[in-house]
Amino acid sequence: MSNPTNNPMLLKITEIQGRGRSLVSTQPLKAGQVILQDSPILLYPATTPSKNGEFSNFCSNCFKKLHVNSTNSNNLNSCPSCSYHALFCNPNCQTSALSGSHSTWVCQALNYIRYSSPNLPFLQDPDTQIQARFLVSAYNLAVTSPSNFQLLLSLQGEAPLIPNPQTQALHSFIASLSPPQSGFGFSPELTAALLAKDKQNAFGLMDENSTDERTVRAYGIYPKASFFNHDCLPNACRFDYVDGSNSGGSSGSAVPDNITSNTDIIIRVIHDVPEGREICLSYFPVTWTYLERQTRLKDDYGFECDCDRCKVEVNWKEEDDNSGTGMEPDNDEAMEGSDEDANEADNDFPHAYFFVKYVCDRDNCGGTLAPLPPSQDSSPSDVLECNVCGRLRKEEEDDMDGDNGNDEDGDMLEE
Ligand SMILES: C[S@@+](CC[C@H](N)C(=O)[O-])C[C@H]1O[C@@H](n2cnc3c(N)ncnc32)[C@H](O)[C@@H]1O
Repeated sequence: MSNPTNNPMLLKITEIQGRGRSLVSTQPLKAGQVILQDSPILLYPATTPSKNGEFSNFCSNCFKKLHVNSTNSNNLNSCPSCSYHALFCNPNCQTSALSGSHSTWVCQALNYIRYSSPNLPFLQDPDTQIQARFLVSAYNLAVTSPSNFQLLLSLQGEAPLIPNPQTQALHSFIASLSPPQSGFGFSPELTAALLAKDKQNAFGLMDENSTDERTVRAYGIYPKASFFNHDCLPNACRFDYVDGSNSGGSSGSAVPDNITSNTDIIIRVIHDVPEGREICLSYFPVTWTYLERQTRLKDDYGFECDCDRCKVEVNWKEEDDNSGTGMEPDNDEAMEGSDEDANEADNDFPHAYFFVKYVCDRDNCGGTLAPLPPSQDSSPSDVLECNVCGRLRKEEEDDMDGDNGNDEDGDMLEE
């Protein structure tokens, strides 16, 4: 198998028993180092314009935020035949989408999903609508880029032998939209396989709305990044810069120079990693409780996590596991107390340091922080970037030496 990363010196694919294909460091990695940059083979919208006549808030090709109002909507580039109200941020996106991701069939199919969902009971669930939009994009990809469709099918994700009723209903719905003929055929089994690939491999590109709530604007399939396994205390995290800044964030300062497209993602290591270590991401916010994590991993990814953090938290009492921060109040207090208390806290909560240093403390964020890339001479950066809200935090020297820190240790560089 060819190396999936664009820096073959840093990572290699290794088969690890019980985990499948895994990415392992081939040399020591420095905190903040970019280990992968990846482009999507498929992007599809997470939301749909909600009211009749309302335009999409995002470019329907690159998902950059559009500031649409009744006075400027006529000046934006639109799809000539679109009642889905797709808009594009520039003529290049328009041209590229009309011959690819927003083909005439996609345009009609998205429009149908949008307007028929109130009348079709099974399509009223927003998650089912997302699956329907994914299937439209995937069956379109089979025609516009057979090699990328093949790549999608090669990703991890097994469908049940017999498609379940929900999949059958989605398949019949897509069949009613007359999908374009491709060399891959069209069957309930293929639909089930596609849904399994999407569930296990899609990355969400986030958006921040006016109430500071973070929602997903689009989902993407990134074939190289799909080889990262999960760990509840990851040693790497993913950044995207869809609007020219970290998603949802106001800063443009941390956008890497070599990013080629606004829909690329990059993966950076959170702290130094020795050679031969598996590199893992967290598939969801690290602030989720043990129960939330195990449930998601079992339901969507089909495995039980026995990472170091889960081995500790499995012994926690239920009431200790419901703070939503991963940090239980008892241990928080213990950390400020005597050495004895601190030792006890270490045993019960050895990952406290990770939470203090690498989890964003902005309200409702829960993003993961990674240092900016090291400088040319490999000196580490003392500025950490949140991969959800985009805030940059300067780390004080003395927080680096394991004192468990507190909020006063870091200066926020921006509001
Ligand atoms: C995005 S893929 C990761 C790459 C995958 N291992 C492969 O072979 O292509 C997600 C799948 O990897 C496996 N996986 C990821 N993290 C795991 C872990 N911590 N333990 C066991 N299996 C894991 C699960 O099968 C999961 O559905």
